[in-house]
Amino acid sequence: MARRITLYDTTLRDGSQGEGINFSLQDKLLVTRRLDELGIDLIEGGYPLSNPKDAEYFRAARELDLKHARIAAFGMTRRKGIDPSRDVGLRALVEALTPVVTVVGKSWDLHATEVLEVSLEENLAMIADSVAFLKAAAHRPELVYDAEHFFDGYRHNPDYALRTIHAAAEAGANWIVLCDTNGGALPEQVARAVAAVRAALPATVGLGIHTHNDGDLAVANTLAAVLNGADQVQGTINGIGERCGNVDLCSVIANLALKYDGFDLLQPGRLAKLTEVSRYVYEIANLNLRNGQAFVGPSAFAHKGGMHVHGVRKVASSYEHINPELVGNERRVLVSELSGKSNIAEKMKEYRLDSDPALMAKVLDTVQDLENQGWQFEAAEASFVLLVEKLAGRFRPHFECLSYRVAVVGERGAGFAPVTEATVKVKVGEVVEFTVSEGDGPVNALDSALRKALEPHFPVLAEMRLVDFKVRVINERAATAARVRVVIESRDHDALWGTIGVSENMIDASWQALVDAFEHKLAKEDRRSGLVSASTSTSTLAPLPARPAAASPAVST
Ligand SMILES: CC(=O)SCCNC(=O)CCNC(=O)[C@H](O)C(C)(C)COP(=O)(O)OP(=O)(O)OC[C@H]1O[C@@H](n2cnc3c(N)ncnc32)[C@H](O)[C@@H]1OP(=O)(O)O
Ligand SMILES: CC(=O)C(=O)O
Repeated sequence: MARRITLYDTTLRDGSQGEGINFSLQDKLLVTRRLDELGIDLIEGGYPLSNPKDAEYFRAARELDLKHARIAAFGMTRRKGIDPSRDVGLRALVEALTPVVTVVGKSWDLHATEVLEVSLEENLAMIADSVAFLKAAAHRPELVYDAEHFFDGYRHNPDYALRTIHAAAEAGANWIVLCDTNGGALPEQVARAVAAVRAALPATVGLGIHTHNDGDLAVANTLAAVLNGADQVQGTINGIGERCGNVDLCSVIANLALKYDGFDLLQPGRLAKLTEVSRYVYEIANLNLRNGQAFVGPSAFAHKGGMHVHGVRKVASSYEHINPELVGNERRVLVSELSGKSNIAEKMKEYRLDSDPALMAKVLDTVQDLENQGWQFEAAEASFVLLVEKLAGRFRPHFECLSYRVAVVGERGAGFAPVTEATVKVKVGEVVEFTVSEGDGPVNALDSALRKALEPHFPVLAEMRLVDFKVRVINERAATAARVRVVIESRDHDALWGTIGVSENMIDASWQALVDAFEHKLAKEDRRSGLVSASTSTSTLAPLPARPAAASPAVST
């Protein structure tokens, strides 16, 4: 029979101890809902003694109507020398009224004597008194005892480390969770210690593992613990947490579910929500995605090397350890100078472009040549698609760029605040539009002037906006003649796309990327409205009604 593993998420408590992370009350409640939907069993929502927001969280979480998860409140054992009933931390834990209470105590003798400055006996009493006090609370919470620094303690003084957890178990703890608080343990140390503790504890007491990633071994240590008897896994989504973070629950869940037989974790269908939950937590925590994050990262199944794409197109498992869809992720093929025909073929298939071998060879040559000059299509797939259309001789621009000009305008003196002014002249059909706009900077001003010129002809452009803008000097050593690469990210209600421009002049590079961004949106709209066919082969892409000739970029067809 499958062994049940209890998933304990501490994103909202230990995760919030990560540098730069600060969840609002609303954030915490939103994340709680998502964790519940994923199927997490226990959610450690915060530390009620620590701050009013965390205390309020436990009141608000009671209204959430969670379907599966139970909420845990976190705190530490009583302070030295006082009765538990007078300890404000323990009282706050009781007042949180959560079905689960987690209390952390010292298992390393050094921490008792040197950090808390108590005798070893007083530390044992602090653990036992606190657990017994919390277990006796009127709402009878389930009690998790987190044995802080257990593995360091077990290495230095195993007898004492074991006495601390026996004190907690005998006082009524339902779970003993062994913590690698400093994150420096090795898998074989964890395996040995967990096996010894499992053998020493009564079977009625559950055993858990809580690891940190300071030695980059948190996942390996967690798996070692599970294989040696731990039935509860504590961690955070995306591994956020103090210093190098906690164990990444996404990796632990995916490994336990997909690499081993015999663990019962999430309900059927929930594993495919993993990537979505990971991205959601990044969004709420206001953190950038970690591209190379295992299982759920955007690059986890991104293939760049030509030989790899060649293999994956034939047999996905030739370069993928799992099917990305199992964890809700997706395969991506990148186009770059390292591409072979297979990358180009795959990309063209993805965008339903012509798969004619002669065209593919031409696309590959051009991409390699342009990348050599500083272009980079990985983050600019919309420009790649336009490039293919140009090389196929099918590109019909929606507008012709006649000229543009950018000036910084301002008066010196007190309160000097320069404004950037852009003038744009474009031709749409037979109509010449000449517009001027101000902006915070050149890209903003050009975007605004171009919009002013084009929106009367293409109202759909009002749906799109620029969301990111990156400039990179390509060959810094060329000093003023250095080329710059500008990548612009744009979005509308259902898509995000990247475009690129390269020039010795930053404004010109920005202009190229901007024009591609607008062209991409217009082409997308043409496909949506059936102006051009969206069928598989672009040989079936009907040419657009006659429009002026292409103005940029200069790609020979
Ligand atoms: C491994 C972990 O992640 S444990 C959780 C760590 N997380 C946090 O610290 C975040 C939340 N913490 C806080 O908000 C604050 O530190 C509080 C409210 C808990 C305590 O704040 P303060 O009373 O100002 O104390 P401060 O943070 O300076 O020091 C910790 C105190 O707790 C005591 N303490 C630490 N661990 C324990 C423990 N396991 N049992 C009993 N007392 C403990 C220390 O001896 C010290 O007490 P002292 O001031 O009497 O010497
Ligand atoms: C309890 C905890 O967060 C730790 O020991 O790391």
